[in-house]
Amino acid sequence: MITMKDIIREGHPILRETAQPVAFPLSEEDITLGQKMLEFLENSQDPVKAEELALRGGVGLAAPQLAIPKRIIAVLIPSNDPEKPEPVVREVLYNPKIVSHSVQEACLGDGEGCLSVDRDVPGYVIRPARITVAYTNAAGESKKMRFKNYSAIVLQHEVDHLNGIMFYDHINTDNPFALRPDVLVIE
Ligand SMILES: Cc1nc(NNC(=O)[C@H](CC2CCCC2)CN(O)CO)c(F)c(N2CCN3CCOC[C@@H]3C2)n1
Ligand code: NI
Repeated sequence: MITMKDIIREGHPILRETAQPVAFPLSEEDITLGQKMLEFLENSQDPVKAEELALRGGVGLAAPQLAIPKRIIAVLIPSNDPEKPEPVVREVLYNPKIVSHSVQEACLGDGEGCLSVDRDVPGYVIRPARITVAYTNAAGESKKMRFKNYSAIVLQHEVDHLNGIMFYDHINTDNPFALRPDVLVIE
């Protein structure tokens, strides 16, 4: 299974590469990889397993973070409604592409972090608040899914990894917490 030792850290060249699209039909290898990426996220969100395996919590993971320059991401966004325990998003996306986005922007109030970055980089990472992503799922079906707010931020962080972009590339170096009035701050 995937653990922190499999995740490359900033400075590794693959994190700055553009990842390659995967071919269809998906190979067993690419299907298995997607499943293992989701399993990592599930383990990382399980307090007992995360402790046992010394995993940092994660809601998303991109194949380049495993030194695999392929356009594959996994996202596991837990529900925050105890009435509905089902995850908001639990998906492996092959060749994801942001096909449209809102003018309105948003950012996480706590800023962003990254499993490939072993340091805090303070500042707002301002991104479109709503996006539409076209992708292929593990069954080989073409999908189009809309994301907003927290989920949209997570998806964009992961798609950035496929294009060699790190979250801190977006932070305003002059004033990391500069905010235009219409930017939605997500707590
Ligand atoms: C926001 C958050 N980021 C966590 N980590 N960073 C990541 O996921 C990186 C990707 C995220 C960083 C900002 C946007 C995308 C990984 N990245 O580098 C992949 O490219 C968390 F772990 C986390 N949560 C909230 C939900 N909680 C449920 C219970 O388990 C703990 C978990 C903690 N929220
Ligand atoms: Ni990351």
